[in-house]
Amino acid sequence: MKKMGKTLFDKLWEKHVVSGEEGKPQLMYVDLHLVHEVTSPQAFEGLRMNKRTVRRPNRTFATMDHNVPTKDIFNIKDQISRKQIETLRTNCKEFGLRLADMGNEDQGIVHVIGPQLGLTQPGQIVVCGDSHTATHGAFGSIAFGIGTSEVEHVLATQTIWQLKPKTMGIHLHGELQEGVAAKDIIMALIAQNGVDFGTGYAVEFFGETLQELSMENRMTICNMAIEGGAKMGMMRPDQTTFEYLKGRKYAPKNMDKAIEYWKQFYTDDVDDYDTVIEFDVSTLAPYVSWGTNPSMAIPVDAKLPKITDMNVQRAYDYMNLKPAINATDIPIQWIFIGSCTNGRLADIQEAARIMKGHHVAENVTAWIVPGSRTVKNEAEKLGLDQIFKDAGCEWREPGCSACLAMNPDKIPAGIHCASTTNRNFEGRQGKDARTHLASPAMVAAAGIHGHFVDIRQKEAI
Ligand SMILES: CC(C)[C@H](C(=O)O)[C@@H](O)C(=O)O
Ligand code: SF4
Repeated sequence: MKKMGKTLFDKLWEKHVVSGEEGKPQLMYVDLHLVHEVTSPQAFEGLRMNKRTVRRPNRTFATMDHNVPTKDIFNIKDQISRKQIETLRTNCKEFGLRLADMGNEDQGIVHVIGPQLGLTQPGQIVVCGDSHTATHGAFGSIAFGIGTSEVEHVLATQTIWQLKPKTMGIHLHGELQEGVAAKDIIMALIAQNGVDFGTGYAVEFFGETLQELSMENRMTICNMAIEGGAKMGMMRPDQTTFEYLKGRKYAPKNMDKAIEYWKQFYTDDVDDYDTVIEFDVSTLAPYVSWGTNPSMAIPVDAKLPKITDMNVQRAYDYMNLKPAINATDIPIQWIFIGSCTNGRLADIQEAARIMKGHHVAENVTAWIVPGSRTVKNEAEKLGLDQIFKDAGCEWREPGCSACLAMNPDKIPAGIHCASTTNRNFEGRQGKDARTHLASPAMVAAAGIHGHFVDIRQKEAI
């Protein structure tokens, strides 16, 4: 079919081109630059060396997340971690940038606080030196991760060079069964299409299913677009988006005017995408990962797959698992609930709903790590911390925590950890730790039982 109209992505792109022609890298204006301590030190150093300033301090917002200890937050023992945190603090002061420092009410995982503060808005280009920047695309923006030299470029110029990618539409249709979450949609998509189906594409999720999903759920899906190879995942902004943003700290004061502007951002026709994937969510079961990349995942009522190549063999060796066992027989000794994939209030509430009145299995250690201080405070106001503590879980301070082992929160070697995060690579959660990705409710239920259960069956919980 011939393209008659424009996609959401095309419209967003057009609005941001500063110079250059299609087919070659174009200079794009950046509306929001989020900064964290890991990928920014050399960028600031570069500015200093070249005697440059930050071009738009009011379009830049920094926070600390990866290195933050989630127990004793002001006591960072690791030298490198402490240095990164202190360096960001000094840099923000020197260059006049807003910083949500440790202990500050706005501090948290960069992809949790951007939306929470209303910094992330429809119609923007959002960048950050972090691959999961795709999360912000849930608001109808082009959002993608950049490298440290690009961080320096954006700080200095508020622009970035980009080659326009092709567009892929993912049509989500059907209704989710009870017990099946947004996390399962994206895990299933990756399991069925591989870790690189989105490579070279700007992916837009669209369709009836999305209209029913909350912003939190939408963010979970866009967050993991990168695990399917797409640098960016996005969704059309709608009433749910506008309602979410109303009243947030940095949301526009004149919402009516803003909404009028935002409403122009949608795809005209399905034929306008370069390629389309149809995806029926109504038959999906909850998914769990068994291997060492996010595509090595299966429905919870399935058996682990055959060994088809060396990668599969290697994954089995690392995970100490075998083909043909039931997914529900994977032993779980640790659970982790948190991260920019599933560390928002709605995720914590979902886990608490399952955990309420239960206790984690005797051999299970459980860490609950809110994605931001605000999430933590709000959860405590609802008494969720007490539900977790009564269930034998640790209720910790906000940060990236055991999503990746860059702080004291590490999963011990050999331990199987059910985790609400997005990556299950070798060593991701600690040396020789074994990660199993799943939704918040599935992880909570696995903690109670010491193995995965199919939460669609009421008696399973
Ligand atoms: C440390 C950072 C650069 C990294 C990323 O880019 O995603 C991290 O957040 C991750 O999740 O692996
Ligand atoms: S929570 Fe995990 S995935 Fe998200 S930014 Fe932190 S380390 Fe990366």
